[in-house]
Amino acid sequence: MTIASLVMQWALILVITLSSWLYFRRRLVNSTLNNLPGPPCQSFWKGNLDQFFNRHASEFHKEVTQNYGAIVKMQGIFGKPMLYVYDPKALHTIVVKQQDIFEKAESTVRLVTLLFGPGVLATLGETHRAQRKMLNPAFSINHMRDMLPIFYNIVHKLRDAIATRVSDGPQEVDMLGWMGRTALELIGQGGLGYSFDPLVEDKADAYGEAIKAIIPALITIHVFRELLPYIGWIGPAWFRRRVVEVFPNKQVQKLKSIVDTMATRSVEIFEAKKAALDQGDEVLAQQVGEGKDIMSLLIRANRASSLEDKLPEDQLIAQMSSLIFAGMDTTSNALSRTLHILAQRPDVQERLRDEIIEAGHGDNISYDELVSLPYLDAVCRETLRLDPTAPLPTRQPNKDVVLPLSEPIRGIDGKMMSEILVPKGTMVIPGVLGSNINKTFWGEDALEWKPERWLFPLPSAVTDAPIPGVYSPLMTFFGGSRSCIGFKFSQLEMKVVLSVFLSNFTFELTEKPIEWNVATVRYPTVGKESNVSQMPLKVGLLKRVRD
Ligand code: HEM
Repeated sequence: MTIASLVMQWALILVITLSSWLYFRRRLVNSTLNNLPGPPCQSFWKGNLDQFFNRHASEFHKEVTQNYGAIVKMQGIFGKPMLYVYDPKALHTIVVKQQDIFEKAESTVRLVTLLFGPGVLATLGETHRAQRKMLNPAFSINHMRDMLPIFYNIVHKLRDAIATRVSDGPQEVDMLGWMGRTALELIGQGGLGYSFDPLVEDKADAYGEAIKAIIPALITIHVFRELLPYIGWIGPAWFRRRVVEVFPNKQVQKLKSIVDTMATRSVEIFEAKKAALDQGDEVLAQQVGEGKDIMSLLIRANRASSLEDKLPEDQLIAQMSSLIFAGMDTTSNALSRTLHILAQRPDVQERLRDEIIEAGHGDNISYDELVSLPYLDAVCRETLRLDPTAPLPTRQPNKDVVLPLSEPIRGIDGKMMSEILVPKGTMVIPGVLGSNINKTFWGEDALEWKPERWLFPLPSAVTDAPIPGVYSPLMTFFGGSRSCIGFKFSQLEMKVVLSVFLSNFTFELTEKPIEWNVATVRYPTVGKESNVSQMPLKVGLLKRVRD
């Protein structure tokens, strides 16, 4: 036996002994959590992690949300307890009341800071509050109204691009690809006052491509990714940079180049924007976004604010990549899911088309009318209820904390519990899907896609429950001070795209099976095994408009 294999054997024995000790210690110390019901785990090492954070986990998520009550215990690495919570009072505590305790995990914050800088996705506490205060007015209804013409302009280009491709008869079109390009252009023009993609020819923009490449790049460096957040602890910035520069791994170098591109391009766009603002309204009106984009508003608001409210420039610049990253895949996948359902349900597609055409052929329907079309709103809400696009937010209490429950629950030992002590560092998953499909509130048909439910008053059990979602009563856009800042922006995008599309095109399924995968942002593939995110639909020109 060589020395190397001897060392390996001893290392293995050490790891097994240590992990067994950790496992049994956790089982004894966290007795309250261990008394909670939950699914059995598949692996001694990884607990339920692979079952839950797996792209094919849809069925497991249903099991977790339906079979164990509103607070479910699962296990993470080496038996570390992990909670899935959709009891409304407990959710309210996590998301609103004690949100300073239930923060994002430190490792997540470090990783997001490395990628985008100190923007709204990465900061905590007072810095985060100050950024939200400055950003909120740019996402107000009044500002959404101003942005509507920009949205129509982009979506009409999209309509023309697709119309050219299907002019000779219905064709298979990858609608996810087009929704991705459109969402990037909408957040580009509406958010940054910058055009990534004129939607005319297939021309890639380096900044847009860099942001699209982040998730695939992070997946390929799975192991190093765990180390990335800790790079921040090693020595001064120049040293850390040098370590990354000489790191002998192609994928790490790719991520470095992505981060560099985002950093360089966001600074260039920011400087150009400041220069245009300095030259006054006339110059600004000639720019993409006409000076009405979110970044122009933010720079103006920052200049006008008092010294103590002013944000440093690096924080303003960091908002740019943060907003594009947060706003692009989410809306494009939500729109794709809606189109997929409409292709499965021609009856709903027809009824929705009638409502839209009656309101004005999807060509520049006014803001007030568009946002209040009842069936369009019902279709969007029902899709986002049953298929929340970002179903996996996680939190980690930064100290031991008591989680009160709306209803007492029975522990495994038969005793009733009306609150749970959650130890510092426990991974807590606020149950976005669990809350949206809770049969106690929504009724026995909670798992069915029924847009009609939104055309009547919702059950009082739903409206009376303290569900803390900003898109009430749904948790899809989260809640509290870390709720999705872009939810009105995203709703407007969805409604503009759907109104223009349904008054111009028909959508049908193809022979290819579409599978929806679980991820930070859910995405479709053709079949279960494919790694390529796409969603082919058969798209045709709508005859009754064209004839
Ligand atoms: C269907 C579309 C969308 C869905 C389902 C969605 C969902 C969410 C969720 C669940 C969170 C909370 C995540 C967490 O804290 O762990 C969030 C945060 C956020 N979203 Fe969205 N989002 C969507 C579209 C957008 C758009 C279009 C934008 C930008 C224009 C945007 C910007 C943000 C930002 C900046 C945050 C971080 C807020 C903070 O931490 O203060 N989102 N979103």
